[in-house]
Amino acid sequence: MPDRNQAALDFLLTRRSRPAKTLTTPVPDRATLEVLLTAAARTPDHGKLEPWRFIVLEKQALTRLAKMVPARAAALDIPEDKLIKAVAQYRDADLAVVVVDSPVASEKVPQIEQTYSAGAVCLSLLNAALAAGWGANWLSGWASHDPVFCKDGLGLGTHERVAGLIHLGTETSAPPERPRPDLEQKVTWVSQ
Ligand SMILES: Cc1cc2nc3c(=O)[nH]c(=O)nc-3n(C[C@H](O)[C@H](O)[C@H](O)COP(=O)(O)O)c2cc1C
Repeated sequence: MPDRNQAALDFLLTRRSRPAKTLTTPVPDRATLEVLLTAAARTPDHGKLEPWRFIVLEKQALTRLAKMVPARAAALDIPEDKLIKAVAQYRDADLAVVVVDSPVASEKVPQIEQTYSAGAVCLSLLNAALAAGWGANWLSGWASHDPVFCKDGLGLGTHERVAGLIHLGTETSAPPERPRPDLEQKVTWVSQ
């Protein structure tokens, strides 16, 4: 049995995202971020297909993407409030990592399992950042699901999708705890 790691367990029992809009500079530098990405890439992956990849969005790239949002909102008939929110998500961010769900042809591993692995990478990156003392938040938003935005803005292939944008930075305030699931509603114990 592995040794008990009480600090890790305490972290997992208390971890809490920091809303992206409350994050500021400084952000992790490349060497610091590489440690977090290394932790994130250490994720269960059936068949060792590595069916995901990272795109690191630095400030200028985020500004460029913010400028792309209004035209896509117009093309998709996105309501004004959602347009404003999406522009702000990119314009006000200093660093974000796109985790790309990038499935690999496999006779053995169903695509859904590869997508689950990409989701697990998102949580691992989020948790690594929080554990390292950074503020971090897993976001999506309508633009991240728009194939045109993904292709023209992020360079995704037609078979790829955004699993999540992990926003990273320095927290300005810690959010209050949010209600957590009632385990009695979520767990079925099967004894025989
Ligand atoms: C796939 C995915 C996409 C999400 N997208 C958004 C989003 O676009 N906007 C938002 O406010 N929260 C979004 N969330 C929720 C937050 O990341 C997070 O669940 C919430 O802030 C509480 O996180 P915590 O349990 O780490 O404290 C998303 C969560 C997931 C798993």
